This record gives sequence, structure tokens and C-alpha cells, in this order.
Amino acid sequence: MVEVKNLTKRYGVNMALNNVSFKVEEGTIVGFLGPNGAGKSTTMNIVTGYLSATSGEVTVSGKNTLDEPNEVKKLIGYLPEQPPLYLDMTVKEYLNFMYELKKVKLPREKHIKEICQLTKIDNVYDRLIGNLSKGYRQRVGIAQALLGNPPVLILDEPTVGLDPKQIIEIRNLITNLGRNHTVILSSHILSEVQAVCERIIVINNGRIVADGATDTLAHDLSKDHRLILRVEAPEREAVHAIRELENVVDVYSMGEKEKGVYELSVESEPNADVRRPLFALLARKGWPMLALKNTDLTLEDLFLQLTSSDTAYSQNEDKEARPKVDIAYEPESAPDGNAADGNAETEKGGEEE
Ligand SMILES: Nc1ncnc2c1ncn2[C@@H]1O[C@H](COP(=O)(O)OP(=O)(O)OP(=O)(O)O)[C@@H](O)[C@H]1O
Repeated sequence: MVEVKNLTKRYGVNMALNNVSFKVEEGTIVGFLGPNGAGKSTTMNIVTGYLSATSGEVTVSGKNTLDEPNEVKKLIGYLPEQPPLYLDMTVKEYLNFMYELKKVKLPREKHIKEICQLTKIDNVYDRLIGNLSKGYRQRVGIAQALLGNPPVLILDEPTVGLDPKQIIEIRNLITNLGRNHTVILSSHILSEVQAVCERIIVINNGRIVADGATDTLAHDLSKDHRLILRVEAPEREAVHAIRELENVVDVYSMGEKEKGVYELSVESEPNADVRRPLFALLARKGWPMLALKNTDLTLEDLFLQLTSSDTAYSQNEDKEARPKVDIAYEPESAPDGNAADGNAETEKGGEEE
């Protein structure tokens, strides 16, 4: 659906994107994750045709952004990091204005009404945008992206500055939209991408450093494929028997932890899951398994490793020293302090125009 090939972007001497390539299949929700300054907005602006690349190409449904820019724009609904809202317009005026600007062909009233219901802004339809809470403004921004019913939605940092309740609401909305659209969600917040996306592409310093299914990315990229087993068994006999299992690379004892109970490290081939054969062996031998855990990195560990250590560059030829980056975590409370109140007021209809 969306294919990005060898995208490079230079701002003067600063290389913001360095040979970025990825594909997003139809009907998926993909997270484009990276710390501040990684190159997310630059990529999104190029994909949506708002910025030109220094080299490389982007196709959407087989249409090239350079050859058919207007056709590609019709296929994409874009919520930029700073949504282009006119604060002195009402929601109604703004959506009608954008409808005309985008030259949407669908029946106006019905289409706008459906979008307002989907994004849950029908209750603020006649309000001034400038009087809405940040959460509602963001919904209006998403509504604007949905005009014309584009198959692809690109959302750049859609929950930045929202309070926790608004964040959950917008995430639910995105999950909902993912049922009928291909969604690329650009974010620096790992938990956001993890909550909403089935696949994660990690970008750092203008390069793609990881790409895979959310559920298995950490496991797949963990270099350490080890299980830690606690078993009540004769130590040497257990080590020997487990070593004989298929796909087991190495086993060693980490000592007696309780009387007659040993902790063993069981290392396996990278793509093998030895838990079932291990369980079957211990059951056959009558050795009670008291605990089993894997030593995979968590996604958070992996993100930190990929974006703040040299590991990020070990996948690239270029290993010159680079500054460390800040890893941003999801804020626990609203950054602007009173956003929650603003939202409550809006919902109760207490805002003034
Ligand atoms: N117009 C510009 N002129 C010069 N440098 C720029 C410009 N826009 C972005 N950059 C630089 O390009 C790099 C990538 O920026 P970009 O905004 O794409 O990152 P980002 O991942 O979206 O970060 P953030 O989440 O902070 O917006 C950064 O080093 C940034 O300073």
C-alpha cells in the first residue's frame, strides 16, 4: 500500500534521513517510533507529499508521489504534528472549508456527519475551535484527515499534550479507524505504539534500526535466547539430559537455590522454542519444574538499546560517535496541567464562545 524506497533527506549538511526503506501493507496499523529528532516528521512529510526528498521514492497504491502528487494526496489523510486548525472557525465551518479545499466528491452533509459521529465531535459541531480542549481539537484534526475517506491515514504524534483520559480516547479512536484504513502512527512514545500498532518500525538518527511485529520484535532481536529453569532434580543428570534435547545449544547450572532444587541456564537456537520438549522431558523424568522464565529483552529495553547505545549503529556501516538521545516516556499526567478540566468542561458544554 505504502512503499518507501531509499529515502534520503538533507537539510544543508544535516542528514535527516539516510536511506530509509519500508513497506506498509494494506489494512495494518504500523507504528513509526523514534526519539525526538529521529526523522519521523521528515519521513511523514515526504510520504504525504509536503516535502521533497533529496533522493529516493515513495509510492502509495502504486502511485508515485512525484509523478502523481495530487492522486497520492487523495489517498492519504494526514494529521500533522501541528494540526492545521483555524481557531476562529467553528468545527462546522472548518470541516466544510476543508471539504471544499480537498475537492471531496462524497455527499457533503452525510459525509461530514458520519465523520463527526466517528470522531465523536458532533456535540461540539457549532463551537469555535479556539474554545475547544486539546483533546477535542485533536479529534477535529483527525476528522479533517478523514474527509474524502482516504484509504491511508498518517497520524504524527496524535496524543502529544493530551491528558491520560484523552490519550486513551484517541488511542481507541485510532484502533477503530484501523479497521477500515491503513494507519501509520508516528510517535516517540513506546507504550502508545505498543498499545495500538501490530507492527513497529524504529527510526533513530535518520535510519531504520528495527522493523517487526510488536509481539515478537523484542524476542527476535534479543541476542540472548536463554531460559532460566528451576528444577528439583539431580544436578548433573538434569544438565546432561537437557543438553541432549534438539535445538538446545548449551546448559549450565547456576547452583542449588533450595534443598535439591537447581537453577539451570538453557540456551537455545535463535528461532527455536524449547519450552515444550523441556517440559515433556522433565515430566518423563519425574523432575518437578518449579519455575521457567525467559531472558528476552523487553520492548522497552530494546528501544533504549536501539536508540541510546552504539547497538543502534552496529547494524549500519557508519559507526561514528553520535550524541545520545533522550528517550521520552509517556507523561503520567497532562503536560499542560489543566487539560483534563478543559475536556470535562467541553463535554458538559460549559465552554464559552
Ligand atoms: N526545516 C529543517 N531545517 C533543518 N533541519 C531540520 C528541519 N526539519 C527537521 N530538521 C532536522 O532533521 C532531523 C529530523 O527531524 P524530524 O523533525 O523529522 O524528527 P522527528 O523524529 O519528527 O522529531 P520530533 O518528534 O522532535 O519532531 C532533526 O535533526 C531536525 O533538527
